[in-house]
Formats: sequence, C-alpha cells, structure tokens
Amino acid sequence: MSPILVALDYPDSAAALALADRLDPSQCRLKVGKELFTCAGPAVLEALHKRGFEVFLDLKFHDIPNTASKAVKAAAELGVWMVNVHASGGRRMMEACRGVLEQRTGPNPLLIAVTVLTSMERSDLAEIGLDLDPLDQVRRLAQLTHDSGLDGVVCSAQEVSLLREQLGSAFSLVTPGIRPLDSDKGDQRRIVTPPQAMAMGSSYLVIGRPITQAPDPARALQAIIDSLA
Ligand SMILES: O=C(O)c1cc(=O)[nH]c(=O)n1[C@@H]1O[C@H](COP(=O)(O)O)[C@@H](O)[C@H]1O
Repeated sequence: MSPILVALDYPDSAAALALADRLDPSQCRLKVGKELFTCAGPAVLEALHKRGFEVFLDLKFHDIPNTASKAVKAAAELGVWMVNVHASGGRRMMEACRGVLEQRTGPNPLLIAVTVLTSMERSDLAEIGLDLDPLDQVRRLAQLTHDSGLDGVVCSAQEVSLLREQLGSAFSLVTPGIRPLDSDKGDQRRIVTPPQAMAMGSSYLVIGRPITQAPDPARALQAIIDSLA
C-alpha cells in the first residue's frame, strides 16, 4: 500500500465512484471531504468501502467539545479509517473527541488534527491576528494535539522534519499541499513535491487535483507512486 490518500473532491457520488473504479484499493486510500460528503452523505462511504477502499473522512470538525466529540463518534460508526478535527478547537475539544473513541468497543478510526491549513501563509495568519511564522503555529498546535492524545496532525510537508524531531516516529504526519513539479499550485501555498515530502518524513500524502484533474488519473497516480521508489 502506498502512502497516498487521493482526495475525491467531486460534486456528486457518480463522479467520485467513476474515479474510484479506475483506482486499485491496494495502491491508495481515498479521502472524502466536505463537498462530496455534503452532497452524497454516508452512502458514498458505504460504496467506497464495498469497493475495498479505506477512507479518510475529512470534515475538519471545529466546535465545542460536546458537539465535536459526538460528530467524531458518528464518523467512527461509519467505519472510516481516519477522521479529523481542527487543533485550534483546543485541548478540551480534542480530549473529548479522543474520549468518545476510547469508550467505544470495536475498531476506531485514527484521530488527527489540522494545524495550519496548507493554503495559508504568513500574511494570512497576520490577518486573523496571528503575527507569526506558520511553522511556529504548526509546532504549537502539533504539540497540543500530541499532548491531547490524538494520533497525528495534518500539516505541510515543509514542517515535517522538525515535527518528527519534536514528536517522534509514532505520530502520524498527514501532508496535503503536495504538488509534482509540473502541476499547478492552485490555492495551495505551503507546497512540496511527493518525493521530497516522503524524504522529509511524511506518513501520508494527500493529493487531489494533480491526480483527479489529470487526463488519465490512474496513470498520474502510478507516476507519483513510481517517483517515490
Ligand atoms: O485536511 C485536509 O485534508 C487538508 C488540510 C490542509 O491543510 N490542506 C488541504 O489541502 N487539505 C485537503 O487536501 C486536499 C488537497 O487537494 P489538492 O490541493 O487538490 O491536492 C483537499 O481535499 C483539501 O481539503
């Protein structure tokens, strides 16, 4: 199994399943985010599970502890492999989310927290009142996530080597903002190529448009996997 999580950012389940049918569940996992889940709901997860894929449900819960933790529990009951929250929801929110999973019997998803979105750079942080380098905020939120007992964080691969030193090898580092050299940056800002991201210590690479918008997505995925060898 490769470390690649393909982001199924599609407006309906037909388009998402058409792509899934061109991919091999032994080669990648799939990510279902806000757009697809809002239009297609839990049925699309069931359809992907039936095809043998493990799914990262990326809804980035960010709410009061009671609400966020109940949403995490509902996600766990859908049988997903990974689920996420925003670390900026704070320690009590993250501990409550971990707590509901500990109370369940049966398999639990990996629970990870988004630090600073990979679409943000220093000037974006300044506008929301955080006058600091994204790296410093990522390190702070990753430490808080770790201390709250979660399994890992979402960050840019640009931050991965320092986080590995800070938090050790067992902590999952999930990195979007991945761009092969020949692909468009789009709205992403803190980007890294797939081989660099792996070399720096990413656990998983989240890749959307460089695969889904390619003329032949299965080939684009294979080329990225080959580039990691
Ligand atoms: O949590 C995420 O997956 C995520 C966090 C983040 O900081 N940046 C980020 O791009 N993502 C997601 O990763 C995917 C990246 O897609 P592409 O930019 O098309 O490769 C999208 O589905 C985003 O929602």
